[in-house]
Amino acid sequence: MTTIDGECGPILAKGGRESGKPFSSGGGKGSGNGDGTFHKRLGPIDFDASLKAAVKAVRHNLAIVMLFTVISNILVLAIPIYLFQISDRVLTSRSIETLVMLTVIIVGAILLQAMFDALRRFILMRTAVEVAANLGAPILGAAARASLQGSGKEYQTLGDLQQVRSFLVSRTLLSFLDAPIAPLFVTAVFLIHVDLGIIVVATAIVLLILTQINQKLTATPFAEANTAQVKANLHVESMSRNSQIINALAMIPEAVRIWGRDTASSLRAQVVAQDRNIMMAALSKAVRLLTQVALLGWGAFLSLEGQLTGGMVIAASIIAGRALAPIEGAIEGWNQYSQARAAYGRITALLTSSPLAFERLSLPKPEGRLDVERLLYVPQGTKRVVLNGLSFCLQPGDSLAVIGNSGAGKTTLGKMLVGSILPTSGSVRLDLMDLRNWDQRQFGENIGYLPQDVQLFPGTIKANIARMRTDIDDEAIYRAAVLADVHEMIANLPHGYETMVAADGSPLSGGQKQRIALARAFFGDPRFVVLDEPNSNLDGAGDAALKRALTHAKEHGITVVTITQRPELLQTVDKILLLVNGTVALFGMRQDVLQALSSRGISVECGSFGHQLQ
Ligand SMILES: Nc1ncnc2c1ncn2[C@@H]1O[C@H](COP(=O)(O)OP(=O)(O)OP(=O)(O)O)[C@@H](O)[C@H]1O
Repeated sequence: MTTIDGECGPILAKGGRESGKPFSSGGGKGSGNGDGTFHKRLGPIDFDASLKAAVKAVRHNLAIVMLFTVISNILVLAIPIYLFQISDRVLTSRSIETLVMLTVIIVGAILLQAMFDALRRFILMRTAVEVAANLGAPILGAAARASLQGSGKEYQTLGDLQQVRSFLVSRTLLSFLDAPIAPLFVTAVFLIHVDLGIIVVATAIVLLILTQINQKLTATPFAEANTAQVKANLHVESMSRNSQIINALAMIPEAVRIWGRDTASSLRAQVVAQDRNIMMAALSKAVRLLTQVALLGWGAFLSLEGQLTGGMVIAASIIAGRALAPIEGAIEGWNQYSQARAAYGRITALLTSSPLAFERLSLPKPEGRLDVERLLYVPQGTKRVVLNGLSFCLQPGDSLAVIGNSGAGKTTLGKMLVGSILPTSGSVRLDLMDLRNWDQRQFGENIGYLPQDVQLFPGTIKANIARMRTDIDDEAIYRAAVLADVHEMIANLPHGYETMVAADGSPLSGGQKQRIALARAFFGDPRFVVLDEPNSNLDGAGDAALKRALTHAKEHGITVVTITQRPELLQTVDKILLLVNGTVALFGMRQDVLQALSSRGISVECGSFGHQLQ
């Protein structure tokens, strides 16, 4: 059985932990210098192995459960046999001894049956836990990667795991397990009398037909209910992310209405599906009760004819009930089964198609050469050309400012340079290797990115700078803070590096958040850094610190691309790229581009110049 380890993720599990240790002082190892653990290669994540381990655990445990199910079902036969013996033997022979003996046997059989029934439930519960332990972390890892190209829906696959888990401990699965034993009970009824056997078989066929009809009637509304529920859940997530703006702008009624609309359509579809489900379940129950009537009635007629005894009739009725119960259980639980099956399908699709699972060649630490070739970007599902045939190249240690009017495509280019969106065609290469072919972990550890919309993770400042890693030295964090020129600012906070940051970034100001995120971008001695409007929230002191940070980066030979609307930063860069409507209008050494701009009558001396670059 799997050991449930809360810290064991798909990434850490492969090797991060053996070298892992909490933040410690000194040591000198750490990020970036190639001798620390930071750039240790982790290799592809074997999602297939996790999936196989989970399936193997389920198969193995189900085999044991099946054995207990057979034993438990055979022991259930003790009751009809007891009845049969009492009415046909004890009542006729009037033997107390026989009655006592039969009762002792039946009590033993019932206790054993209860024990085996409990055992199979224990095993199923542990199987469900094992599946969750094996697949939870891989699913979250694969979902995080897949959400890059998707809509965030991929995270709902964790809900799918919950669904599979619930199915594994459900009555429906027990009914499915009981079903293969049903022929044994049917045979027993046939042995009592062929006519009664035929009644049971006919009922089983009717119940199976009802199952099929039930499946057809409920599949569509249940699927609709599920889709609407997923939308409602996504909306709640976005509400929790934007709770401040929702409150500040008094948008609660609107936000709740959108959620209510999706929830209502989910509930409406569920009502339709459940109505049909309940109707079919009632119908199948009626069929089963009518079967009992038919069995008892025809049995009574046969006993009047002298072909059966009363005990045999009652025993046949009980055994028939056992034979038909799994079919009825399957009808009632069919929806749960089909949802669990669909959920499992989504889990396998996510895990088997994850790019994290594919082996990539481990490359030497990059130097920071960047080649952008004929980049074209047309967002999926649109005809809008956001980037059109962009080409440029940077040498290691170069610093470039990307300028352009609002909507020119600067942020999109920045995201593409760090691989967070993929081009429609063309390529971005770091040290000659296309970003798509870099080992994702190795690439991420060698680059830095400060997004336009800065978000910090709930945790301490040092954990945020260290990108939530726990296996690095404090020195690496300090070096990143010094490189980004934020050490002094952090030192002035009441708890310094230990200051806890909430999900909304409090207690830090917008500028402080931006500066911590700058340190995060410089963590791990990256060779290539993209900063998207790094001074949008900074004051004079912050601006000066940012300039010093860019100078430090230059001294360390880091290739830096800075997206900016403000002229101050242009003084610190080697090259400038002017983006106009997704194409390169100017690219070259700073002085040349500035001259070209001033010859067009564009001044970049003071204030924001974006509006002049139309
Ligand atoms: N996924 C997308 N679907 C449709 N349009 C998109 C998508 N991504 C970007 N765009 C469009 O591409 C254009 C460029 O966007 P981008 O955010 O890159 O501009 P920007 O130059 O960074 O602007 P700003 O300076 O205002 O941040 C915008 O008009 C935007 O609407």
